[in-house]
Amino acid sequence: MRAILEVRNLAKAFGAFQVLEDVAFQVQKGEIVGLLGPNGSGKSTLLNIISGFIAPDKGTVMLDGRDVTSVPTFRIVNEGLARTFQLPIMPQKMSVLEVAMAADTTMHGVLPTLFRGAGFCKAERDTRERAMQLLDELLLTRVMHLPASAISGGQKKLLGIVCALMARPRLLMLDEPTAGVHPNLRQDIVRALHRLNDQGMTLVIVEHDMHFIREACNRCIVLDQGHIVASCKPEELASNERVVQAYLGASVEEARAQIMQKEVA
Ligand SMILES: Nc1ncnc2c1ncn2[C@@H]1O[C@H](COP(=O)(O)OP(=O)(O)OP(=O)(O)O)[C@@H](O)[C@H]1O
Repeated sequence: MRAILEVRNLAKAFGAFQVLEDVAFQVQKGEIVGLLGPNGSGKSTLLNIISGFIAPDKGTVMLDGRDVTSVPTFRIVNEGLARTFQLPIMPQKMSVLEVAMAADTTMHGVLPTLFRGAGFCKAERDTRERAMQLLDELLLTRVMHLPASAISGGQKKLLGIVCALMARPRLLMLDEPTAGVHPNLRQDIVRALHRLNDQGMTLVIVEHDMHFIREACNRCIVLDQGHIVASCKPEELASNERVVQAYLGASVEEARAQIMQKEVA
Protein backbone atom coordinates (compact mmCIF):
# COMPACT_ATOMS: atom_id res chain seq x y z
CA MET A 1 0.00 0.00 0.00
CA ARG A 2 1.30 3.48 -0.88
CA ALA A 3 1.85 5.90 2.01
CA ILE A 4 -0.32 9.04 1.93
CA LEU A 5 2.64 10.94 3.41
CA GLU A 6 6.31 10.10 3.11
CA VAL A 7 9.06 12.27 4.52
CA ARG A 8 12.58 11.44 3.38
CA ASN A 9 15.79 12.66 5.02
CA LEU A 10 14.52 16.10 5.97
CA ALA A 11 16.95 18.59 7.45
CA LYS A 12 16.44 22.18 8.54
CA ALA A 13 18.68 24.65 10.36
CA PHE A 14 17.92 28.17 11.55
CA GLY A 15 21.33 29.85 11.43
CA ALA A 16 23.76 27.57 13.24
CA PHE A 17 20.95 25.75 15.06
CA GLN A 18 20.12 22.39 13.47
CA VAL A 19 16.40 21.99 14.20
CA LEU A 20 15.74 18.82 12.14
CA GLU A 21 18.23 16.24 10.93
CA ASP A 22 17.68 13.18 8.77
CA VAL A 23 13.97 12.96 9.59
CA ALA A 24 12.22 10.15 7.72
CA PHE A 25 8.85 8.49 8.27
CA GLN A 26 5.69 7.36 6.50
CA VAL A 27 2.02 7.74 7.31
CA GLN A 28 -0.36 5.20 5.79
CA LYS A 29 -3.88 6.06 4.62
CA GLY A 30 -6.37 5.83 7.48
CA GLU A 31 -3.85 6.18 10.32
CA ILE A 32 -4.14 8.64 13.20
CA VAL A 33 -0.54 9.43 14.08
CA GLY A 34 0.54 11.45 17.10
CA LEU A 35 3.69 13.53 16.64
CA LEU A 36 5.27 13.95 20.06
CA GLY A 37 8.39 15.37 21.59
CA PRO A 38 9.61 17.75 24.27
CA ASN A 39 9.35 21.53 23.74
CA GLY A 40 11.65 22.71 20.98
CA SER A 41 12.19 19.23 19.50
CA GLY A 42 11.11 20.44 16.04
CA LYS A 43 7.47 19.31 15.72
CA SER A 44 6.04 22.60 14.44
CA THR A 45 9.00 23.12 12.12
CA LEU A 46 8.32 19.67 10.65
CA LEU A 47 4.63 20.54 10.18
CA ASN A 48 5.60 23.87 8.59
CA ILE A 49 7.86 22.11 6.09
CA ILE A 50 5.32 19.40 5.21
CA SER A 51 2.56 21.98 4.69
CA GLY A 52 4.74 24.25 2.55
CA PHE A 53 5.16 27.18 4.95
CA ILE A 54 8.94 26.83 5.05
CA ALA A 55 11.40 25.05 2.78
CA PRO A 56 13.73 22.34 4.09
CA ASP A 57 17.48 22.56 3.58
CA LYS A 58 17.48 18.92 2.50
CA GLY A 59 15.03 16.11 1.94
CA THR A 60 11.72 15.35 0.28
CA VAL A 61 8.03 15.43 1.18
CA MET A 62 5.83 13.05 -0.85
CA LEU A 63 2.05 13.39 -0.68
CA ASP A 64 0.22 10.40 -2.14
CA GLY A 65 3.28 9.59 -4.24
CA ARG A 66 3.77 13.17 -5.52
CA ASP A 67 6.77 15.28 -4.60
CA VAL A 68 5.41 18.40 -2.87
CA THR A 69 8.67 19.62 -1.32
CA SER A 70 8.63 23.44 -1.18
CA VAL A 71 5.37 23.58 -3.16
CA PRO A 72 3.36 26.69 -2.11
CA THR A 73 0.87 26.09 0.68
CA PHE A 74 -2.25 26.82 -1.37
CA ARG A 75 -1.21 24.16 -3.90
CA ILE A 76 -0.59 21.66 -1.11
CA VAL A 77 -4.10 22.38 0.23
CA ASN A 78 -5.48 21.69 -3.24
CA GLU A 79 -3.51 18.41 -3.26
CA GLY A 80 -5.47 17.33 -0.16
CA LEU A 81 -3.38 18.34 2.84
CA ALA A 82 -4.73 20.89 5.33
CA ARG A 83 -3.39 21.93 8.73
CA THR A 84 -4.24 23.95 11.81
CA PHE A 85 -2.05 26.24 13.90
CA GLN A 86 -0.99 26.33 17.53
CA LEU A 87 -2.16 29.93 17.93
CA PRO A 88 -4.82 30.71 15.32
CA ILE A 89 -5.21 34.40 14.45
CA MET A 90 -8.72 35.38 13.34
CA PRO A 91 -9.80 38.39 11.26
CA GLN A 92 -11.38 41.31 13.19
CA LYS A 93 -14.37 42.02 10.97
CA MET A 94 -15.64 38.63 9.92
CA SER A 95 -18.06 36.45 11.82
CA VAL A 96 -17.22 32.87 12.79
CA LEU A 97 -19.53 31.62 10.01
CA GLU A 98 -17.95 33.94 7.42
CA VAL A 99 -14.44 32.79 8.37
CA ALA A 100 -15.50 29.16 8.01
CA MET A 101 -17.12 29.87 4.62
CA ALA A 102 -14.05 31.79 3.39
CA ALA A 103 -11.96 28.68 4.04
CA ASP A 104 -13.77 26.79 1.26
CA THR A 105 -11.07 26.75 -1.40
CA THR A 106 -13.56 25.82 -4.15
CA MET A 107 -15.43 29.14 -3.68
CA HIS A 108 -12.64 31.44 -4.80
CA GLY A 109 -12.53 33.31 -8.10
CA VAL A 110 -13.10 36.99 -8.88
CA LEU A 111 -15.48 36.65 -11.81
CA PRO A 112 -17.96 34.24 -10.21
CA THR A 113 -17.95 36.41 -7.07
CA LEU A 114 -18.62 39.62 -9.05
CA PHE A 115 -21.36 38.27 -11.29
CA ARG A 116 -22.99 35.92 -8.78
CA GLY A 117 -24.68 33.68 -11.36
CA ALA A 118 -27.04 30.84 -10.45
CA GLY A 119 -24.13 28.38 -10.16
CA PHE A 120 -22.29 30.69 -7.78
CA CYS A 121 -25.37 31.16 -5.56
CA LYS A 122 -25.88 27.38 -5.36
CA ALA A 123 -22.18 26.89 -4.52
CA GLU A 124 -22.45 29.61 -1.85
CA ARG A 125 -25.50 27.89 -0.34
CA ASP A 126 -23.64 24.57 -0.28
CA THR A 127 -20.63 26.22 1.35
CA ARG A 128 -22.84 27.85 4.00
CA GLU A 129 -24.54 24.53 4.70
CA ARG A 130 -21.23 22.69 5.01
CA ALA A 131 -19.75 25.42 7.23
CA MET A 132 -22.80 25.30 9.51
CA GLN A 133 -22.63 21.52 9.73
CA LEU A 134 -18.93 21.59 10.66
CA LEU A 135 -19.48 24.43 13.16
CA ASP A 136 -22.18 22.28 14.73
CA GLU A 137 -19.87 19.25 14.92
CA LEU A 138 -17.18 21.35 16.59
CA LEU A 139 -19.72 22.93 18.99
CA LEU A 140 -19.51 26.46 17.58
CA THR A 141 -23.11 27.00 16.46
CA ARG A 142 -23.82 29.21 19.47
CA VAL A 143 -21.08 31.69 18.50
CA MET A 144 -21.33 31.52 14.70
CA HIS A 145 -22.55 35.12 14.33
CA LEU A 146 -19.95 36.62 16.69
CA PRO A 147 -16.81 38.28 15.32
CA ALA A 148 -14.21 35.52 14.95
CA SER A 149 -11.66 37.65 16.83
CA ALA A 150 -13.99 37.83 19.86
CA ILE A 151 -14.38 34.12 20.61
CA SER A 152 -12.24 32.36 23.21
CA GLY A 153 -8.80 30.89 22.52
CA GLY A 154 -10.19 27.36 22.72
CA GLN A 155 -13.04 28.22 20.35
CA LYS A 156 -10.50 29.73 17.91
CA LYS A 157 -8.71 26.37 17.99
CA LEU A 158 -11.97 24.63 17.08
CA LEU A 159 -12.66 27.18 14.35
CA GLY A 160 -9.17 26.48 12.99
CA ILE A 161 -10.15 22.81 12.66
CA VAL A 162 -13.42 23.77 10.90
CA CYS A 163 -11.46 25.96 8.45
CA ALA A 164 -9.02 23.14 7.68
CA LEU A 165 -11.94 20.74 7.11
CA MET A 166 -13.65 23.16 4.70
CA ALA A 167 -10.86 22.34 2.22
CA ARG A 168 -11.98 18.67 2.30
CA PRO A 169 -8.49 17.33 3.02
CA ARG A 170 -7.52 13.67 2.77
CA LEU A 171 -4.73 14.34 5.25
CA LEU A 172 -5.32 16.71 8.17
CA MET A 173 -2.45 17.88 10.38
CA LEU A 174 -3.35 19.42 13.73
CA ASP A 175 -0.89 21.49 15.76
CA GLU A 176 -1.78 21.08 19.46
CA PRO A 177 -5.56 20.90 18.98
CA THR A 178 -6.34 20.69 22.71
CA ALA A 179 -3.99 23.35 24.10
CA GLY A 180 -6.20 26.01 25.69
CA VAL A 181 -9.35 23.96 25.10
CA HIS A 182 -11.53 23.19 28.14
CA PRO A 183 -11.06 19.54 29.27
CA ASN A 184 -14.78 18.86 28.72
CA LEU A 185 -14.34 19.70 25.05
CA ARG A 186 -11.38 17.38 24.53
CA GLN A 187 -13.57 14.31 24.45
CA ASP A 188 -15.75 16.00 21.80
CA ILE A 189 -12.64 16.70 19.73
CA VAL A 190 -11.54 13.05 20.02
CA ARG A 191 -15.01 11.94 18.91
CA ALA A 192 -15.03 14.42 15.98
CA LEU A 193 -11.57 13.23 14.86
CA HIS A 194 -12.61 9.57 15.04
CA ARG A 195 -15.71 10.38 12.96
CA LEU A 196 -13.49 12.04 10.33
CA ASN A 197 -11.16 9.06 10.40
CA ASP A 198 -14.11 6.69 9.94
CA GLN A 199 -14.97 8.70 6.82
CA GLY A 200 -11.48 7.98 5.45
CA MET A 201 -9.43 10.95 6.62
CA THR A 202 -5.82 10.42 7.73
CA LEU A 203 -4.68 12.51 10.69
CA VAL A 204 -1.33 13.65 12.07
CA ILE A 205 -1.63 15.32 15.46
CA VAL A 206 1.07 17.30 17.29
CA GLU A 207 0.08 17.13 20.93
CA HIS A 208 1.49 17.23 24.47
CA ASP A 209 -1.60 15.83 26.17
CA MET A 210 -0.82 12.12 26.59
CA HIS A 211 -4.35 11.26 27.63
CA PHE A 212 -5.61 12.75 24.36
CA ILE A 213 -2.87 10.91 22.42
CA ARG A 214 -3.84 7.59 23.97
CA GLU A 215 -7.52 8.13 23.16
CA ALA A 216 -7.07 9.52 19.67
CA CYS A 217 -4.03 7.91 18.02
CA ASN A 218 -3.13 4.47 16.62
CA ARG A 219 0.60 5.23 16.45
CA CYS A 220 3.07 7.79 17.76
CA ILE A 221 6.21 9.23 16.24
CA VAL A 222 8.52 10.82 18.79
CA LEU A 223 10.98 13.60 17.97
CA ASP A 224 13.87 14.57 20.20
CA GLN A 225 16.29 17.37 19.30
CA GLY A 226 15.34 17.13 15.66
CA HIS A 227 15.68 13.33 15.35
CA ILE A 228 13.00 10.67 15.29
CA VAL A 229 13.66 8.45 18.30
CA ALA A 230 10.58 6.21 18.25
CA SER A 231 7.58 5.03 16.26
CA CYS A 232 5.29 2.94 18.45
CA LYS A 233 1.77 2.45 19.79
CA PRO A 234 0.64 4.98 22.42
CA GLU A 235 0.55 2.25 25.07
CA GLU A 236 4.21 1.39 24.35
CA LEU A 237 5.50 4.94 24.96
CA ALA A 238 6.19 4.57 28.67
CA SER A 239 8.24 1.41 28.19
CA ASN A 240 10.29 2.81 25.29
CA GLU A 241 13.73 3.77 26.61
CA ARG A 242 14.38 6.35 23.86
CA VAL A 243 11.08 8.07 24.59
CA VAL A 244 11.72 8.02 28.32
CA GLN A 245 15.16 9.54 27.74
CA ALA A 246 13.68 12.25 25.49
CA TYR A 247 11.31 13.29 28.26
CA LEU A 248 13.91 12.68 30.95
CA GLY A 249 13.63 15.08 33.82
CA ALA A 250 15.35 14.36 37.11
CA SER A 251 15.05 10.58 36.80
CA VAL A 252 13.82 7.80 34.56
CA GLU A 253 10.95 7.11 36.98
CA GLU A 254 9.88 10.74 36.86
CA ALA A 255 9.96 10.81 33.07
CA ARG A 256 7.96 7.58 32.94
CA ALA A 257 5.38 9.02 35.31
CA GLN A 258 5.21 12.12 33.13
CA ILE A 259 4.49 10.02 30.04
CA MET A 260 1.93 7.89 31.87
CA GLN A 261 0.01 10.70 33.46
CA LYS A 262 -2.91 12.41 31.77
CA GLU A 263 -1.05 15.54 30.70
CA VAL A 264 2.49 16.42 29.71
CA ALA A 265 2.29 20.17 29.38
N1 LIG B 1 11.99 30.87 12.43
C1 LIG B 1 12.84 30.42 13.36
N2 LIG B 1 14.04 31.02 13.55
C2 LIG B 1 14.91 30.56 14.47
N3 LIG B 1 14.66 29.49 15.28
C3 LIG B 1 13.49 28.89 15.15
C4 LIG B 1 12.51 29.30 14.19
N4 LIG B 1 11.43 28.49 14.30
C5 LIG B 1 11.73 27.60 15.27
N5 LIG B 1 12.95 27.84 15.77
C6 LIG B 1 13.62 27.07 16.82
O1 LIG B 1 13.60 25.71 16.43
C7 LIG B 1 13.40 24.87 17.56
C8 LIG B 1 12.25 23.94 17.30
O2 LIG B 1 11.06 24.71 17.30
P1 LIG B 1 9.63 24.07 17.05
O3 LIG B 1 8.63 25.17 17.20
O4 LIG B 1 9.65 23.33 15.77
O5 LIG B 1 9.55 23.03 18.25
P2 LIG B 1 8.31 22.25 18.83
O6 LIG B 1 8.73 20.85 19.01
O7 LIG B 1 7.10 22.50 17.98
O8 LIG B 1 8.14 22.97 20.24
P3 LIG B 1 6.82 23.21 21.15
O9 LIG B 1 6.38 21.87 21.64
O10 LIG B 1 7.35 24.04 22.25
O11 LIG B 1 5.81 23.91 20.30
C9 LIG B 1 13.20 25.79 18.76
O12 LIG B 1 14.40 25.87 19.48
C10 LIG B 1 12.85 27.11 18.14
O13 LIG B 1 13.28 28.18 18.94
